[in-house]
Amino acid sequence: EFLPSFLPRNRNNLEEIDDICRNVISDMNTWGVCVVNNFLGTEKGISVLDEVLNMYSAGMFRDGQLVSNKAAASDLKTIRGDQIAWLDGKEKNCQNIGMLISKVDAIIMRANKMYNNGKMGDYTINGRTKAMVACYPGYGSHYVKHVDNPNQDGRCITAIYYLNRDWDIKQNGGLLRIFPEGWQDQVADIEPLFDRILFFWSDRRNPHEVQPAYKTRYAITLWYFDAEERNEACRRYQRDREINSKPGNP
Ligand SMILES: O=C(O)CCC(=O)Nc1cc2ccccc2cn1
Ligand SMILES: [Mn+2]
Repeated sequence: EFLPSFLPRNRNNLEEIDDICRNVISDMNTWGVCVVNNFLGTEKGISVLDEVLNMYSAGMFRDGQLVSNKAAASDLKTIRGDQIAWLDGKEKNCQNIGMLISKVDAIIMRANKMYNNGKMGDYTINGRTKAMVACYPGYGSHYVKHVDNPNQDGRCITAIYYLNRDWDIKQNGGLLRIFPEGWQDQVADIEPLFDRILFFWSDRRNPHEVQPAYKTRYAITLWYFDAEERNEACRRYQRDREINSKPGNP
């Protein structure tokens, strides 16, 4: 259900898309991680940020994962992790978020075509999740080290767009640290800077964590599906449901 990505016809958008695609393809195939700065430009970036801020103040975010810090489990002190909202970008007052999503779609689809006619890595990308808008309230909220897609659920590329203006990593924390497989003990430290987009393989190659943030930290994430892995995951899910729904299975 790949949403049609409308691209304004003036040349420079297509040239720009091609340039970004070349970077994404080479970095993803060399490092499995790719960072692009100034993705939308300041004005458009701010229009996306304003829509997210309006959503947040309209109370559209739901509590994400609870991170109860074990040591203090007795007094049930839980540091609230991220708060999230899922969007397809066609909701009202979200047209700039919709424009961001279309641009990321255009890049991923084009990279898919440019590289090995229709394959990036060995993937054939044919769809994606909705956009997950996440907010880390700034009192030490964090995200524990994890893999986005540890068990072949079909997601192959994670794309994260950051919205945080004047972010000072020393004061504000909130660093994304990726531990890429095969980089030995090297890590990729990504600051969640305004108008920056990050791509990385979603599977076990890229465990990552968000370190405690001390200022409200916003990001928009899209996960892209590999056709084959997604179909297999859906078949497996359907089989499990049938097996579990048979009489005699508790
Ligand atoms: O904001 C960042 O820099 C990355 C945060 C992050 O990894 N978020 C995240 C959020 C998730 C929410 C539900 C299921 C899986 C998830 C995996 N990752
Ligand atoms: Mn993640």
